[in-house]
Amino acid sequence: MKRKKITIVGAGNVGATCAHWAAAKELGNIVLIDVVEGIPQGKALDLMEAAPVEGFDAIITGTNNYEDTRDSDVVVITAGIARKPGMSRDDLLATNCKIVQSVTEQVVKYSPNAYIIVVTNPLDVMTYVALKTSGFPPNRVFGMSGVLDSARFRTFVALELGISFEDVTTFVMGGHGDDMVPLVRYTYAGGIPIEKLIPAERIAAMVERTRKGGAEIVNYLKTGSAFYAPGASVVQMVEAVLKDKKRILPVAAYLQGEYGYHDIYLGVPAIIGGGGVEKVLEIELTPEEKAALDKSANSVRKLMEVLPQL
Ligand SMILES: NC(=O)C1=CN([C@@H]2O[C@H](COP(=O)(O)OP(=O)(O)OC[C@H]3O[C@@H](n4cnc5c(N)ncnc54)[C@H](O)[C@@H]3O)[C@@H](O)[C@H]2O)C=CC1
Ligand SMILES: O=C([O-])CC(=O)C(=O)O
Repeated sequence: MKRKKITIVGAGNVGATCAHWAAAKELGNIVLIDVVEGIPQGKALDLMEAAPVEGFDAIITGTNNYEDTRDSDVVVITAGIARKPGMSRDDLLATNCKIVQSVTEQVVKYSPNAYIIVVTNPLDVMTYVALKTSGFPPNRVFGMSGVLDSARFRTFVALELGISFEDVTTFVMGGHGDDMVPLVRYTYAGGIPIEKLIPAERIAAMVERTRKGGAEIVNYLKTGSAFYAPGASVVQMVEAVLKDKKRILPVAAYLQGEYGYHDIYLGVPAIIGGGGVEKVLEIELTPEEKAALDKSANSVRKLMEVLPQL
């Protein structure tokens, strides 16, 4: 069977970490592409030279030329600037909008059948920009946010209970911003609702920490933002597509009436498989949960309104 081809645009922290996880999982051959000369080439070669030690087989190519990305099955877009302390993801809008536009044009030219997974922030709006620029159907353009936000919430719950990280399941809905919506009611530890195990005020503190999870890392690092958990989260989505796993994952999906929203990207649970976003799952929400989701959607919508001026 021919190996799959994964292109990662942006060979910075998130891009290189995605390449690392994807190579370790033998998801396919990898092309790392960046505007900076030498960085993708150096990181790709260095990572490939780990193959004999780690025992994975993947050809990893670094390049500045989109010709090398031709006929990719999946393209991950991480190109753009990251925030520093004191900034919000929304402050990245003007710069990253232009980058995502130009990158998407090149991606489409060389890989007209690819699935595009957007990572660049502000995530929901950048995914919208990639959709509109690509002209691809919405099932082939989606964004990574919910897997990461849910992983953070899962981490905090597992630490609180002193149990395996694997045994906590949850999902976070809404935009990838401070008003994202961690769904406590759908959060379980070994199948037990966490509300039966953890006092309400401790849960509220973990919800708040999840919402600010990105900023917590930014404030430690000072020079940029998180990349290990983001890289792993992206690769889980890439794997779901390439192996047609039909995973239920929270992703930024294009909504056309689901949950009452139209023409917007928002984090929702969806079935991710060989057809990309195969189905958005509409679950029942309480009035409080829906109000929180509306608030988050309004934040995304406000940012989208700026797009025509950019
Ligand atoms: N959706 C999410 O949950 C997450 C999103 N992010 C976002 O991902 C983006 C990347 O973050 P990092 O990798 O940490 O930043 P970074 O600065 O380490 O890497 C970004 C790379 O993009 C490259 N680049 C810039 N313009 C380009 C272009 N036109 N074509 C190709 N490459 C280009 C840069 O040269 C740099 O190597 C940021 O916007 C960040 O906010 C980061 C973590 C999680
Ligand atoms: O916080 C940031 O700027 C990067 C990001 O999206 C995250 O780590 O959740």
